[in-house]
Formats: sequence, C-alpha cells, structure tokens
Amino acid sequence: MTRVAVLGATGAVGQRFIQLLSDHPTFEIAALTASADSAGSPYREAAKWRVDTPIPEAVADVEVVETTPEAVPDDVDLIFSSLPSSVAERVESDFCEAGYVVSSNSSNERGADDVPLVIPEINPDHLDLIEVQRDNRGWDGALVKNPNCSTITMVPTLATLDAFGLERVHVSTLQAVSGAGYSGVTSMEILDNVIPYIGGEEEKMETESRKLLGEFDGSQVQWHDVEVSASCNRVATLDGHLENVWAELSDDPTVAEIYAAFDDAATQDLHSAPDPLIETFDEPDRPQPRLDRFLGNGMAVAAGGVQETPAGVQYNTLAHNTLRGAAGASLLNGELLDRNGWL
Ligand SMILES: NC(=O)C1=CN([C@@H]2O[C@H](COP(=O)(O)OP(=O)(O)OC[C@H]3O[C@@H](n4cnc5c(N)ncnc54)[C@H](OP(=O)(O)O)[C@@H]3O)[C@@H](O)[C@H]2O)C=CC1
Ligand SMILES: N[C@@H](CC(=O)OP(=O)(O)O)C(=O)O
Repeated sequence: MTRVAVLGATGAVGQRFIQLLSDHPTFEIAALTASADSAGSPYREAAKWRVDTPIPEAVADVEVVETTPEAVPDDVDLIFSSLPSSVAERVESDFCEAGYVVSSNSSNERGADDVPLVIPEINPDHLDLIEVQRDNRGWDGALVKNPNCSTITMVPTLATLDAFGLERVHVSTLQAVSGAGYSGVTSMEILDNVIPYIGGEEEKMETESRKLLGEFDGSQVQWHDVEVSASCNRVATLDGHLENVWAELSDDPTVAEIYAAFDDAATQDLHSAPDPLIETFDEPDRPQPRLDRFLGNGMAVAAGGVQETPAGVQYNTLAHNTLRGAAGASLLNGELLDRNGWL
C-alpha cells in the first residue's frame, strides 16, 4: 500500500479526500493535518463532517497533527494538499524540501514554469517537468498541481476540440456555492440571486487552460495560444459547475463529428479515472447539475447542447466541483504519480 497524508484534512475538500481515500485499493491514510487549533484533537471532533456519507470509522479517532513536515511520519509516500492557498504557499515547499511528493489542489504556483499542472487524461506527460523542478529547486520531493475547478470542467472538451483547430473560447460559468467553501457565500447573498463575479476565477480559467493545453518540450511547457475569455457567476446550486462554452475553430466540423470526438476522448487506466471521460447528451436541456454531477462517480465531465452559432460551436459542460474539480483531481494525479514511478 502507498501511505498518504492529507494536509487541510478537516476542510470541505479535505473531507472529500477522506471520503475518496476510505475505500481506495492502493492508498492508505497515514496522517491528517489541519491548523494548530485542530491539532491534538481526534478527527471526528476537529472536522465538522458535512459529506453525505458517514465519517469513515478508520479515521474518526485518528489524532489530527499540525501542518509541518516534522508532524508527518517519514514513511509517508504521497501528500495531498487542500490548504487555503495563502497557507499552502508557505508550507508546501517545506514538505517538498523534506523529500515528500505533494499533489496539491491549492491555487498557488499553478502558473509556475517548473510546476506541473496536470489532468491525467489531458497532459500526463507534463509530469516530467518534475525533473526540471528538482534541478531548479534542489528538492528530493516534488510539487504537482491540479487546475481550478471551473478550468477542469471545460478543458477536457477543449482538448478534444483542439483536433479541429481551437482558436478562441468564450465561456460563461454557473458555479455552485460549495466552490466558495462552507462559509463562503451566505444564504442571504445567494438565495433568489446570482452573483456575477468570483474573485480571480476568470483569470484562472484564461491562463490555466492555456498551460494545460500546451506542449511540454522536455524542458518547459509552451502554452497553447488559444484566447480564452471567461465570465464567472455564482448560482444557488450546491455542487456541480455548469458552463456555457463558445469555441471558434479553424476547421468546420459537423455537430455529429463533435459529439463523436467528445465520445472518443482519451481516458486513463487509473482507479479513479472515469470511462468515458466525457458523457454526452443529445437532449438540449442537459447536462444539469442535480441530474448529472455524479456521472463517473463524480469524476466524469458531461457535455451536451452542441450547436453551430455565428460565435462558434456552442455547448454546455458540467463537472462536480469538489470531486473532479478538487479532491478527485488531486487523487487522480496521485495515482498517476504512483503509476509513473515518481513515489
Ligand atoms: N471548496 C471547493 O469546491 C474547492 C476548493 N478549492 C481549494 O482547496 C483549498 C481548500 O478549500 P476548502 O476545503 O474549501 O477550505 P476549508 O476552509 O474548508 O478548509 C481549510 C483547511 O485548511 C486548514 N487550515 C486553515 N488554516 C491553516 C493553517 N494556518 N495551517 C494549517 N492548516 C490550516 C483547515 O484546518 P482547521 O479546520 O483546523 O481550520 C482546514 O483543514 C483552497 O485552496 C480552495 O481554494 C479548490 C477547488 C474547489
Ligand atoms: N474558486 C472556485 C473554487 C476554488 O477554490 O478554486 P481554486 O482551486 O482555484 O482556488 C469556486 O469558487 O468555485
């Protein structure tokens, strides 16, 4: 078994990690960390458990430790990080310096030249950037990131459309409240309402997409030159980000060819990877968050409503933001790191 630790294990994403790891065939939990306020308490007391399955018995009485390399056992092979990015920025490098491989969901360093930003089905080869990172930083460990939840929802379809010459993308999101964390948006703000702004989200979609779709030339990632313009909105759904995408292509594929390309999107032979990666719908009113967010155990991307418009090919896409968009994304990167011999 591969021994893993979860940094920020008591949080919204941390709890998803615990849920996903509780019946994982090859990863076993060896340590759970949180803030100094939680350290020393059993997990069941430190975490206000809000996931829709019971707290796994195997972790309920595990003592939460502080988020430092010294507090984590030496024989841990892989670390998952779901810390606030301001905290991650300070501590993740300490773990990498201490020799740990960190698969992180936090947004710090996603754009760094020597940090792999990876979706295993899209750009698994970018993981080899770890060699460059180790040379640059003198680490025995490594830092690998998954993208932002809105970006990860859209990029699988964009990677598929790239075969038709992807030139320009406009996207408008309808993002669930869980993306802001449990206390992120109050009920008075969001009920009977839509908030047409999510701080930093538009820039993340515009830049992270280009890095993910870029080519790794052996020493650096040449970012894709697609132009992405995003408008991000918070809506009153609990989980599942829905996105309306307009993609301008240099070729002129038919709607049927686009559906066929989505259906054939590359998959990965990893425990948490869905097959198919993209679930398609012919019905014009799908995908919908409540109906479709758990496709592929919350790891698939859904797409539908494909049509030709004067502004390009238009479609809707959806993914579960705390599964495929957060904990599941880091977990899948951990499985890829393990399979490719980086642990
Ligand atoms: N919610 C979502 O859908 C998504 C979230 N993310 C990102 O994932 C990360 C975690 O988000 P989320 O789970 O919602 O956040 P939460 O606020 O729910 O959880 C934060 C976690 O970090 C711990 N923590 C806070 N401060 C410190 C500190 N100073 N030192 C050590 N540990 C600390 C908390 O411990 P304690 O309980 O002791 O306070 C808790 O375990 C963020 O970077 C977020 O942007 C990414 C995609 C989606
Ligand atoms: N900003 C996202 C969630 C998030 O925390 O993203 P990031 O991993 O880029 O910090 C949302 O509100 O839905």
